[in-house]
Amino acid sequence: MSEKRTDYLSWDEYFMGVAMLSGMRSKDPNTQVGCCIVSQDNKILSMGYNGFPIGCSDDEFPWARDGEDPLETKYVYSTHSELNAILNYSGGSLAGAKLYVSLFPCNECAKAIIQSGIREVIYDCDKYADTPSVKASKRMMDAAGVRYHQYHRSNRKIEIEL
Ligand SMILES: Nc1nc(=O)n([C@H]2C[C@H](O)[C@@H](COP(=O)(O)O)O2)cc1CO
Ligand SMILES: [Zn+2]
Repeated sequence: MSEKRTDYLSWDEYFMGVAMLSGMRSKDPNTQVGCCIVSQDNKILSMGYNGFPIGCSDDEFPWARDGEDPLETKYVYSTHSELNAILNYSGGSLAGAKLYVSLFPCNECAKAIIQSGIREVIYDCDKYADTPSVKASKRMMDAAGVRYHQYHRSNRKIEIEL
């Protein structure tokens, strides 16, 4: 008799995998971030990646990280993956949801996460942990009771032929 597969994706692999796949849509040459918001009963509610707002052309707005003129850097224009995922949701309330993201949320996204009622953040990379932005983010999420923990990598490699 044929048994059920045992090597299927875990929920965490599935949702972080979807977040990372979403990040592959990003045009940012330096950091691509992807996000997947999931209900308490493991249904995907929304996804997002970092990029410029609708109407702000990827070919006309700047992707530079630094420069004399802040208006010629990406930072004043890019919408983070987490905010995009929150704003992309059109189904009503995100109260009680979980958010998977490939990079720890900044302070501005933490505000949106808290205010939208998301209760748990599962992140992969935390490369900006030493910045005021991420420290403020953790302080706010701690105060608001939003739990956060790092994704445990399974190191499984997935190859998809498209
Ligand atoms: N949590 C995050 N989600 C994001 O979508 N981003 C975006 C903003 C920029 O487009 C890019 C960071 O660029 P860089 O400073 O590593 O070259 O990633 C950044 C963070 C970091 O807090
Ligand atoms: Zn952010």
